[in-house]
Amino acid sequence: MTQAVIQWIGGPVLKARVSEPFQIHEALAVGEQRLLGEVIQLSGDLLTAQVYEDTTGLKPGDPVVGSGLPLSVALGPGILGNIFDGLLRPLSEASGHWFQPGLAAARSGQFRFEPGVGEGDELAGGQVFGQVDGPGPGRACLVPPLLSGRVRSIRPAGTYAEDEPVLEIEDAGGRVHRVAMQHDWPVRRPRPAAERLSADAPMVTGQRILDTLFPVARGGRAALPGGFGTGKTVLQESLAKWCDADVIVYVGCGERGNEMADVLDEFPHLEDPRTGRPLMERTVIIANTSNMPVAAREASIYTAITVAEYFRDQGLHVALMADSTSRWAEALREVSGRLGELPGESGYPAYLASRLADFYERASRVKALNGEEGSVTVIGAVSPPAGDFSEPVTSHTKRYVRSFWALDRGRAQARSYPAIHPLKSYAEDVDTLARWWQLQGNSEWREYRRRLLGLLESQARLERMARIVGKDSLPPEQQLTLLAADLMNEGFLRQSAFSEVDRFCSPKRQTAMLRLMMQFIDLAGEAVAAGTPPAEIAAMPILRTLQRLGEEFGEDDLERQSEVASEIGAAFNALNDHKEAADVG
Ligand SMILES: Nc1ncnc2c1ncn2[C@@H]1O[C@H](COP(=O)(O)OP(=O)(O)OP(=O)(O)O)[C@@H](O)[C@H]1O
Repeated sequence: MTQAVIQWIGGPVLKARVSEPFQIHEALAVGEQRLLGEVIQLSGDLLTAQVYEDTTGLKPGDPVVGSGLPLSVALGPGILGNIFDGLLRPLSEASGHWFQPGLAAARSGQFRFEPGVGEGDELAGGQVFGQVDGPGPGRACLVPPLLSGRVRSIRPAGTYAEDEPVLEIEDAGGRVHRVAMQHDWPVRRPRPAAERLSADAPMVTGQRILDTLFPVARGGRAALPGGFGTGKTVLQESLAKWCDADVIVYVGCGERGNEMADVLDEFPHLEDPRTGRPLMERTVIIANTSNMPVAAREASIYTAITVAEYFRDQGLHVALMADSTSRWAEALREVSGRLGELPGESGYPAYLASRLADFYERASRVKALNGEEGSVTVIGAVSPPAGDFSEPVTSHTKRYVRSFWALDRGRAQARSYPAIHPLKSYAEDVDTLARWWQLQGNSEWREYRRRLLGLLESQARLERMARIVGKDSLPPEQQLTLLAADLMNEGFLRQSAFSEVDRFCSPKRQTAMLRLMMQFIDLAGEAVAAGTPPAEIAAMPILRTLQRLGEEFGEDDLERQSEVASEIGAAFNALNDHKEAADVG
């Protein structure tokens, strides 16, 4: 083991003089207390390290010992359903501390193991060699990705500790490796896969404004920027509950300590709507509050994405939510400041952009080493100060995501939730995802989407004009455009996370709703062209039905909802008959 001696300490960072070689990103035991640290720079005979625990009490002259290994986390069956710190150490609520010091990942869970291979079998990295019992998905035991060879021995079915060897593999060179249900993987290195696959399907969120207007692909990446109180937390919780991912990884980079505590209190009580069981059974929470050492916050998003890749490699679809990447960037800024690095925009280090890229590029849809298909979809919340999207974290994030869900204060104040602004948001995989919608029986999806966005753009333009000339002075077609846009906002885009009926909307129901809205708008256009005043359209009772479609017709009412199409037809027939009679009169 290599040794160094501390020369200087500044908060979470230190410099130490080395007499033997260290590696960049090597894990360290720092000081007599053996605090966990990581080499972040090497220059001549000086190493710079960040320390993931409270450095109070450390002093120059204290020893630093290298582990010879990169900073890693232990990936195994004990992860799912639990809450960890930024380095995947269990958080103990009982101790009164969220943060438990110690170098080792102190997980000592026992699991019932069922072997899936036999002596003499050839195994490659990433293959499944057994299963553990337990609720939820993600129960496969994987051969570490870089190991392959012949099974020399495997333990019989039974209960073992997660870190106890249950398998012996002899590699091609005759070396024997002892493998446990869990294995270590360096957090800053993406886990390998057999093949990276391109986007082909959306991650269905059940939120109309996302699935219909701004979808994110499975294995894609989305940003959720929003100022204080615009609905980030509620939306992330809705996504966690309703999106069609198998596993949820939630990384909370502390806003204030009590907010993270809210998440920690709330999540364990959420019910999984698919199974009626606790949502935690398929969730992993990585929690960093602002009272934890800042360096652990920096590492936590890499830990989270490593965990997500581990489940992806079991053939699962994972949604990773990072809340909020702005706090993570602040940790980067603080560590950089301590090191005396030249500050860039708003004091962030110049490498902010490349670090964000490293994170988002690990979103992926892959054929795993064992041939299974899995994905990691990343959703990064951003909290721009004063809601200013031109600040560095938001603007750099924009470069790496393919879906941008801009939360808007105005819409939040109007209680038009989810408060995503349709004209400030975008999605880049629409052409690819149109094929998926077609397979769901909605070949008009792209056209509907184009029309809906066009309508909302016209609304913004016409509202500006109406403020000058007055709404009633606009030509009838333009008044109708405003009415149609209002209907889409009210009846389609608005969706309460707290409504029993409407908090989730399946693609099928979204399609049905969209068809009815478009049918109404088309018939209203014809009526106005034939001389019906827009005020008469606005007074039609069927319009009220459409405005409340989401709330009134749930997932089980699709048949009843299809009757609304005939009601719309009948309402316009009546309107036309009435008009003809009046014209004749
Ligand atoms: N999708 C939604 N449906 C219904 N109400 C919502 C929705 N989103 C937000 N709200 C309302 O807005 C309030 C604030 O939302 P939330 O706490 O998610 O904001 P935030 O952006 O996370 O705030 P912070 O900046 O403090 O993290 C909620 O308490 C709720 O009343």
